[in-house]
Amino acid sequence: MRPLDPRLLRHARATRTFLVLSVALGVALAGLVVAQATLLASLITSVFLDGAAVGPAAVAPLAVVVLLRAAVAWAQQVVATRAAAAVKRELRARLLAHAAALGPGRAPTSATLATLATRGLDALDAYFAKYLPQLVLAALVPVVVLVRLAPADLVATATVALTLPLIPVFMALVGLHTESANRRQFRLLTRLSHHFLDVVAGLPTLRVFGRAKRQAAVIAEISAEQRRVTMRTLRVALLSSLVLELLSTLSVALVAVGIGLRLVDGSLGLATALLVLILAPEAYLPLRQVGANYHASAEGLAAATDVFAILETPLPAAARTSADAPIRFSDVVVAYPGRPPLPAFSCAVAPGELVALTGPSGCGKSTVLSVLMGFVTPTAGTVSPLPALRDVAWLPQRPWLGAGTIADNICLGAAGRDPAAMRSAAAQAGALSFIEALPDGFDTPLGDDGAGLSAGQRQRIALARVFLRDAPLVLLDEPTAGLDAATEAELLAAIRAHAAGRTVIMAAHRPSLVAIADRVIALPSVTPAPAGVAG
Ligand SMILES: Nc1ncnc2c1ncn2[C@@H]1O[C@H](COP(=O)(O)OP(=O)(O)OP(=O)(O)O)[C@@H](O)[C@H]1O
Repeated sequence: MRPLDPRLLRHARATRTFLVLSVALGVALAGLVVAQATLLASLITSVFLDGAAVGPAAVAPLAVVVLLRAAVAWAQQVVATRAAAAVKRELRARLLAHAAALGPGRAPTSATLATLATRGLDALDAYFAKYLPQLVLAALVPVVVLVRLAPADLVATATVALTLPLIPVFMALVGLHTESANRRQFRLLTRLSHHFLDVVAGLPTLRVFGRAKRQAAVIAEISAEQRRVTMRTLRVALLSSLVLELLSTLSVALVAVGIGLRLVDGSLGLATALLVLILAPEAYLPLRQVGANYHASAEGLAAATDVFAILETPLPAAARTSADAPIRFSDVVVAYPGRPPLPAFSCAVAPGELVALTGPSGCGKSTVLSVLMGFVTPTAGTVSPLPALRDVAWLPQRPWLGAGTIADNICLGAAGRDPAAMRSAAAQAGALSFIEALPDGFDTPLGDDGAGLSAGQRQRIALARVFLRDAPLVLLDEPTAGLDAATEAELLAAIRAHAAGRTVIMAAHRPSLVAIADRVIALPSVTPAPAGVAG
């Protein structure tokens, strides 16, 4: 793990301002450290050797420096905390925008995104508030201290200069070990979140089939593993702090012994000896702090590294729609990971056509629609032109409804909210009568994924959403699934009417749905892999 990942500067601009401010405050702090030591050494010397009185005039400069040092340290904390908040805000916004632009198939799963955007990025607080300011000080303070010590005492300067590099060397050795431990800890946390979300979503099914207790045991196992890895990481953190403390204490002791011996034989003055004794620990302090705070910040950096990997995943090629050009699939082959490739597919859909894609279950009808929306990238062949998503209205096989009102869900893809247009779209989709029968009508709140409606009602709301969105390309995946014959007949007429002046591509099983199409495109069926041949 690099102490400062350059990608942080690239993806979170707030880091740059923070670093500039940190360096300015660090320079001020280093100057104040040296001033404080110099003033303190000369005050003690004048009191002990010259018998000077400790009056307000003698102590005032020292008091001012101490107060200034406290003010700079406070400013550092404020700047760091604000920077952490700004960087997290920036990275979260970019992460979510990029994941949305990547679309399904390319973006990470929702559990990974949720863990990264919340707990993962929150761990950057420690990195900004504790680690980075100390890193800046670690680069500045030792240099300033050595420059001040050199003219006063060369032997002590040489001792400090020779022992200082040992701390970063040990830190690097410890860091090599910590990085993998932290990545493992974060991976386990993500797995735990994945599993937990899955289990909560499937709890009714798991309970009915008597597997709920087993899942609780699996979650307990993963949690225990995560606890073990966390404890291991903490052990390394505590041990490495001990090593660094020991190293710097021994180094300061080495300087102190040299000073003591030379004080005794009279080759060193008290003022110089005091200056060296006060300044030497200050040279080691920021390096020790960097080491101590490294572990607290490593989790945030591990999460940030994952965020950068997502941000650097290239977006699919910019799509364009030309409403008057046919959409051509030329020898398109899709191979899902771990599955045999689907048979090559070629066809052309003319503008204004209503086309039904048919074929046995699993032959790739939904996949053709996903390829068209850029959610799935073919391993061979081309689709041209790939439509821009703003020109597409889509009814997936399992329509998604969000937590919100029925009106929110119908108007999801519409440019504005026109109550008359919404009612008419609901009427076209055969949804108006059941919506109006609800006490709150269009303002009825729905739970997650449309909870509170039957499957057929959900289907009709999703269809109303498609009708309301005035898109030139309409993709429908089994639009009449789950509906009774009378409702289906109404919807077929509505789809036919909506298709006027639009290109409509439907994945269709039911003969009644196939019957309304201008043209039927039968997909090649998948031939089973010969026995013994892995997919
Ligand atoms: N995300 C995925 N990962 C792996 N395999 C997938 C994925 N999505 C689809 N498949 C596989 O690709 C094949 C085609 O799936 P697809 O959903 O396109 O078929 P379909 O013709 O729409 O089926 P149905 O009529 O049952 O809806 C199936 O064998 C399926 O298992």
